[in-house]
Amino acid sequence: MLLQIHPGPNFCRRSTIEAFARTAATLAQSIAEILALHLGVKTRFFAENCAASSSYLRMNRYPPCPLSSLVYGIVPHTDSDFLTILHQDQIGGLQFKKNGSWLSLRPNPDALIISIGDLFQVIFNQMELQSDARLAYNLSIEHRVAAPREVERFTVAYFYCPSDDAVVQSCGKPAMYRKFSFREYRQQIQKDVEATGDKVGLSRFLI
Ligand SMILES: O=C(O)CCC(=O)C(=O)O
Ligand SMILES: [Fe+2]
Repeated sequence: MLLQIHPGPNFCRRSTIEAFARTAATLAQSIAEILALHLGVKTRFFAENCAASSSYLRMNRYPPCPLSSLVYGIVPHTDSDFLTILHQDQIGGLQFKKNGSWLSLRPNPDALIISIGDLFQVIFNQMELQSDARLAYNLSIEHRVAAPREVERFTVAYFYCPSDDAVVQSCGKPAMYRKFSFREYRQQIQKDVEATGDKVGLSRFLI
């Protein structure tokens, strides 16, 4: 059902958006629980802390831009959530940073893009830290969107987030990040964006 929804002007019907959000919520919780199982984190953490009302959906519209080589559709960033589920049309433009280079993701009509956000990186860090600290820091992968040149592009992103009071902490010791509430994380981002124009993000919480 999820993949029969086509992002674009016709997506904007309330019942369609709600159906997408419900399906994405169920999928996000299942994926989070599977990842948590591998880390020894209590799987019920997600059911208890990520109510449907704390996650959100964003519909992105990228109009064609004659100066596409000079501007971004979305500037480089990481997502400030546990997981992002992205449904995109066939135009393309999403790029991920890998080993310092930007790689384009070829659209696939049969696939959703699921990426790990900042909060899962905090939970994960301990396990990854033991084998490769640099990899641990990069789990929440930096991405950006190239502006389309000729054809409008639409995407729908579901951001799987906890409630403001939920406390996020690394599993295992020593923790790489100090524990923080999601409210604290969002407020720090807002402060940093206002002061510097940049999110800064997890490095603020490194121990
Ligand atoms: O539209 C896309 O391809 C990505 C959107 C995105 O990264 C975001 O909304 O955070
Ligand atoms: Fe993003």
